[in-house]
Order: sequence, then C-alpha cells, then structure tokens
Amino acid sequence: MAVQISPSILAADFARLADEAAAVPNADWLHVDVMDYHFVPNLTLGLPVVEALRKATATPLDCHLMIADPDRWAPQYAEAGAGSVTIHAEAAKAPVRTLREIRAQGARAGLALNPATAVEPYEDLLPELDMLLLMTVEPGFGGQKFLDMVLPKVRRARELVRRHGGRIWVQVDGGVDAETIGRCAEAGADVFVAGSAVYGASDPGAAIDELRAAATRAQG
Ligand SMILES: O=C(CO)[C@H](O)[C@H](O)COP(=O)(O)O
Ligand SMILES: [Fe+2]
Repeated sequence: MAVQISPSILAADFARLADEAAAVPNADWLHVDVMDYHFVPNLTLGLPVVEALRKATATPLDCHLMIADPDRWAPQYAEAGAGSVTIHAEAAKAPVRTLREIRAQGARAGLALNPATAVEPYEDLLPELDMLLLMTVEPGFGGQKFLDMVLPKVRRARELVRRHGGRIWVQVDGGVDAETIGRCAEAGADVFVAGSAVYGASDPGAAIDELRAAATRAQG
C-alpha cells in the first residue's frame, strides 16, 4: 500500500493547534495522542479538543487513545468525527464490542500494542480491525528513542495481516524519523506516525515529504 504519514500533534504547539494542522497540508492524517494520567504517566487532551480540531482542519484525525478505559470513551471519539480511533490491547476489557462500536460510528478501528505485547494472541481479532498500531517506544511521551526490538514484531504483524487478506494497515508510532522509517517500511509498516521529526523540523511539510520518500524507497 502507498505510504501514509500521520504527524503527531503531541510535538506541535498546543496553543496554536489550528495553525499547526495547517502547516502540514501534505499529511494523510493528523495523529492525536490522548493521554489520561492513568494508562500512561502524562496528560494531553480529550474530546473537546478533538471536536475543535475536527472543525479547524479537513485532514482526517487519527486518534490514539492511551487511556485506562477505552471501552467507555473510544466510541465517543468516533462520534466526534475522528477518522480513525485506536485503543490499546493492554487497556481494553471488551475490545470486540468497542472496535465494533467505533466502526458503527463510521470510523476506522485500530488496536495498539505496547513494545512488550506480542501480536499473536490478537490474531482472532484481525477481522474486527482496520489498523494494527505497533508502538516503537513505551507510550506516554514524544521524543523518545526508537526501539529496534519491535522490528521483528512488525514483520510478524505484516505476515499475519497478509494471511488475512492484506486489508489491515500496519502503523508504527514512536521515534520514527528519516533514518528509522526505512527500517519500519522494510519490515512491513505502511502508516507512519512522526511527532518530533515533523514538528521539530524548520519546515514540517518538507519533513513529511522527506519521510514519505524514505519510506517509499525502503518499501521497494
Ligand atoms: O504515542 C505517542 C507517544 O506515546 C506519540 O504518537 C509518539 O511518541 C510520537 O512522537 P515522536 O515521533 O516524537 O516519538
Ligand atoms: Fe501516538
């Protein structure tokens, strides 16, 4: 599948979110990291900001919920207009129901796995999914170093997805930059979240072009 780039607004200026969204017109998605001080030791933003962002940009929102109770809240993010809503396997207690509720609201449904969470136990969930998100840092903060140990899991996820028809996107998130993105693409990822590498650059749009070119080259 064609490479997709999802810049994370975690690395943007939270006081100027509409301008920061406008600074990346070539992004396929805007990645929105929702953190609640419980699932991860950090707090970011919630539904009101997602609703406001949705009105401020035409770029679809890719909501990554790092929250303790995704079963309760995820459908509301879909209802608020997110194009994609991803819940963590480590937090969801009723993932089948929650993923179905996300889809019923018209959004794509994603399942995220922390670096130490294996993908194989979730094979039976694949029919409920539109995207698998493999964390390449421990969730909670931007600007962390990419974890190479996740790359074999990216390969295994790509193989599982291929066996199930290849419809499901494989996203990587954390420490993705112009250097690490090639290894992720080569391992089988096709959607790339990048926070610091985009919003830390002097020209965020040019940084996206550079990431897309590097991933496309590596896909071969
Ligand atoms: O989910 C996340 C952290 O939990 C962020 O999406 C991720 O860290 C992106 O930031 P960076 O590219 O700077 O690592
Ligand atoms: Fe994220």
